Amino acid sequence: MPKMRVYEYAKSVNKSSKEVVADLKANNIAVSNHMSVIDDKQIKQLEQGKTIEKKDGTMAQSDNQKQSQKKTANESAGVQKSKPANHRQGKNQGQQPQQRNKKNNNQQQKKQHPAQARGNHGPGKRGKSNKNQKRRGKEAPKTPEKITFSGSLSVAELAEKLKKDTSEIIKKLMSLGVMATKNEELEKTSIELIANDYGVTVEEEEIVDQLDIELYEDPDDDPDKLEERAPVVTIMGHVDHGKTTLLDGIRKTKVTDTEAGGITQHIGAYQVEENGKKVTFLDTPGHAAFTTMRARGAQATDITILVVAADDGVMPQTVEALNHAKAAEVPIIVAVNKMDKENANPDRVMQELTEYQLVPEAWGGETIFVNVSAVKGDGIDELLEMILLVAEVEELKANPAKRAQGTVVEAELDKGRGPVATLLVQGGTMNVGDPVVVGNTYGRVRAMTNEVGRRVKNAGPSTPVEITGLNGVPEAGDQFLVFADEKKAKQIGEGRANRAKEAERKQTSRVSLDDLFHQIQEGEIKEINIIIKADVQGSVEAVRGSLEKIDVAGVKVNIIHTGVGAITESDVILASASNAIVIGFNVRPGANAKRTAEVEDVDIRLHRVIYNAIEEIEAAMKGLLDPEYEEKIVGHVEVRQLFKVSRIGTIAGSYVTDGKITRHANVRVVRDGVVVHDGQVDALKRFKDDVREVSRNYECGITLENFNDIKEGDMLEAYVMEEVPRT
Ligand SMILES: Nc1nc2c(ncn2[C@@H]2O[C@H](COP(=O)(O)OP(=O)(O)OP(=O)(O)O)[C@@H](O)[C@H]2O)c(=O)[nH]1
Repeated sequence: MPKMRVYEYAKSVNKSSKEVVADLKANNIAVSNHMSVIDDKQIKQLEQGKTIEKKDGTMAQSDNQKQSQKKTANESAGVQKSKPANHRQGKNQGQQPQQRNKKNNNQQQKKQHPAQARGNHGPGKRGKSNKNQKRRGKEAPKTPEKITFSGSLSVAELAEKLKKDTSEIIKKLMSLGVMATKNEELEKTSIELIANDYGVTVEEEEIVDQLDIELYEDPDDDPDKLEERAPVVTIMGHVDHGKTTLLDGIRKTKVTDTEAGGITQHIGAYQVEENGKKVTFLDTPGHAAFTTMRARGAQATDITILVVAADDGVMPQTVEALNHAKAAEVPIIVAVNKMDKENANPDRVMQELTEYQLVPEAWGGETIFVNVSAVKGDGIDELLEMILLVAEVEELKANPAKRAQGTVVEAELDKGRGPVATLLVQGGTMNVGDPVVVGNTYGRVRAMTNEVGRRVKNAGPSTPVEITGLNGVPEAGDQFLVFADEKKAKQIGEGRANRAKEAERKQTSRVSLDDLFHQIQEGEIKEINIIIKADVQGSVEAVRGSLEKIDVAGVKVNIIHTGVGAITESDVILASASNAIVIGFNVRPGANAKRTAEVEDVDIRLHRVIYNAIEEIEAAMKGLLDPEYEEKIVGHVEVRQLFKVSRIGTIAGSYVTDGKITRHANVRVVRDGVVVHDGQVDALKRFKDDVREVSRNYECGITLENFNDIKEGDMLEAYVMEEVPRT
């Protein structure tokens, strides 16, 4: 038998690559991942080993043993899992496999939806609630000590919370002069009256946080309920390298539902089928769109296809795109496009990408490269196969048997249909009629259609659907969650909308050099993400080299992207998503970048001297950045009469001509247009009383600190120093 790769062997024996890698390891055969090459001797060894294992072990195993074996297999498979995460090159380069594995496992957890990640701890929690249920079953309902509610409660809901009959509550309400049916909504005061009557305290929950809490506290993501789901893929690359053509090519050849009547319409995502397995494509070409979604908290993409034209090679936006994918810790598959062109040079593409740690398998690396021609359709099958291969190793799973949750891909206001949103279901199953909160909007799913405009009744994990029925237009990257009842969805949707308005008024806090020290001290950050743009590559390298050496209080500088040229909007969006600071060296931000930086509150620092750039970051990390102050004149005072008091000194009997003077103001003494003293107020009095301030057209007595030589006719200019945001 010739040599073959692990995944090829896995295919031939109808097993997953993961299982085979685990088996190989169990038989002491050194492999690192599904791409490793094994020879016939090793295969024989594996097959013999397995036979022995089957004979000796499996039949006699107890459930517990099986469980623990399964766990070990999973653990060792985890090592493999991190490998196509060789796609998570960048930071992990140069680490030992074990370290990398640990890191990737962490990343894996980070990547998961919080609810999914928590699924691992599920059994513990479930055990507890089962116990509670049993206990409840045995004992008579006991009046609780405390109940919580948000907004309002119906009479029946209140009765249930208090563990009383609804009729009892209705009677109680009647005795209080309130005539109510069981569905009547009760306001806070009535709820409190009734509850307090039973000695129960009432707490009103913050509605606004509930969506996030619900997402996080979802108890349904039991590992046993998780099922394989389709990978979600985003295509990125340089302008004109063929992203749109490739997406269209895949759509044309692979969209399954092409029956007559289904007009292929442009929705933001679609699904295709390859060898009976589905792949979901997000049609948001451009890394800015991808990162905008990520900036809004959405991690919708599982795999990135980096399109590079074989006749053009790696271009600036190719590098930007791969840095965006790396920052999001998403595996990358390189599609070398335009292979039909005469001057296509795939080797050059491979060579150039090696500089960015994307080393092709053919050269001993771990990045999958596929040659394609988007116009001819060549290589599309292989590309899809590779996507499925990476997906298999990533073990993408979700629980379809729960209320749906996911991300908005795009949304708009349609003249006829009202708000229309393309949603990517990431967990659970969405049904027509479901009450849903989408970002800051809510509603009931009125109609649901797939990528060819066909009506569907439900949509499971990784399925994109277009829905109508919302009360407003959400934004791409918004999260959505289905609720059990419409009332709750409405409450939460409204709460979120209010909170969003409130947040708009307040500024979001991002990393800025001004509060960096504070954030470091609070332990809020351990790494400072920085983007460097400079006029020439040499400066980029110089700034990068010096910054990477800074280590203050164990906080490291992490350069996430560099480039030559002006600071672009895409740089700012990446900074916003990664909470990074942008350093511009001899370059300025363009108008769009400037505007976006203001909206997104991204700190851009411009320098002309490398040393200053380094010093500023270092100073900020050490908390040595001097605050900037601006003088603000608050008023003018005329000295009209002097009173000499031996114990105190000279008191200036004065008159406030404009503005005001305050006890803590600084004062400039101006005599005949010349400043003769600049100092502080010592005491400020109205008659005998000390006062904090005196306004225009009032008289007052003033003494100055360390200055006695005051004269009648002097003009006092009162001013304060106000700290201003650094620019
Ligand atoms: N010969 C050849 N031309 C291609 C191929 N793929 C795309 N093109 C052409 O390259 C040009 C750009 O393709 P697009 O798909 O628009 O590229 P894009 O990356 O989506 O471009 P932007 O949306 O502007 O970023 C078009 O004229 C395509 O017809 C290919 O495989 N072979």
